[in-house]
Amino acid sequence: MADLPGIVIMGASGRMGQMLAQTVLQSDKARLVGCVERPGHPWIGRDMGEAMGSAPLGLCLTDDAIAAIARAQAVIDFTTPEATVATATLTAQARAVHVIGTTGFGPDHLQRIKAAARHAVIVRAGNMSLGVNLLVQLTRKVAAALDADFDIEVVEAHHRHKVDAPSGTALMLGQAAAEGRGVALSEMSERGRDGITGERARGAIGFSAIRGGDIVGEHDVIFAGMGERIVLRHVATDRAIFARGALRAALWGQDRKPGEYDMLDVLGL
Ligand SMILES: NC(=O)C1=CN([C@@H]2O[C@H](COP(=O)(O)OP(=O)(O)OC[C@H]3O[C@@H](n4cnc5c(N)ncnc54)[C@H](O)[C@@H]3O)[C@@H](O)[C@H]2O)C=CC1
Ligand SMILES: O=C(O)C1=N[C@H](C(=O)O)C[C@H](O)C1
Repeated sequence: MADLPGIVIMGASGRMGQMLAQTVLQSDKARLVGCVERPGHPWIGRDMGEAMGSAPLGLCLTDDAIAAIARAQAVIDFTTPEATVATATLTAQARAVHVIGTTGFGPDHLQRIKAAARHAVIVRAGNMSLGVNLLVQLTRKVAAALDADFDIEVVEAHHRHKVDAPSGTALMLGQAAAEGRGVALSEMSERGRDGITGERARGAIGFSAIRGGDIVGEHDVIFAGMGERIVLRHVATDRAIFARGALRAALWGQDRKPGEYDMLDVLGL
């Protein structure tokens, strides 16, 4: 048991944090060695099991990320961009695998993650599920087969608490579409239409976001042509799919060379 990779969860009280804790606890391939929350969080000092409403685990939530990460072979991090970038420095120092599920990064955050990946294994993906990563590959393939007579639109829907848009998944899908078409997403992306927008630009890749209720995560990639339309769709109904993917990435990352990887690497897609 003590030989199994030790996992620390950042943002342990969150929607994903709790799902991750349960997934690691149920696994016979890893052990939960730390649960970290932000300073001032009301769960700090409480037993993680009790805080989640179940039996005590003998593991208390802490805000001491450095001490927790020192015990870890892998850190699974679904938090915020600022928290994740700070954690990347710590995981690089500790040489622990850093699995990043957080979304909403800006260019500066991404640069800092890239720098940390010179010293540590980082697996980062806006979506850790098998289904979405398959959808990424399908999107790339369909986009490569069609020309700009087919308008590409990425539509995503999430719960009311989500703070970033477009979702990380939508951006992965848009990036795959752009790659399939051989264009730069930064030059073709069209977001936030409102008012008299003018006609759609030929070749644009459009994004729109729906927010409401408890929607776990839904993504459509629409290829709309004249007289026909292809729709590639993924619907997540359970956050366990993301947690399973993240744990798989943490195990896959053990003994890899430092670098920044994604779920396509982990899944061999
Ligand atoms: N890549 C994927 O497959 C998925 C990614 N996500 C992303 O994961 C992130 C988190 O999502 P949720 O769990 O729904 O959010 P959430 O808000 O429920 O959880 C985030 C947690 O991080 C904690 N946190 C913030 N700063 C921290 C710090 N400095 N140290 C430790 N903990 C800190 C917060 O207190 C909170 O408990 C979002 O960016 C979301 O888009 C969510 C689901 C799947
Ligand atoms: O915030 C969420 O909930 C999710 N975020 C990820 C994203 O931004 O795509 C993945 C999933 O869709 C759920």
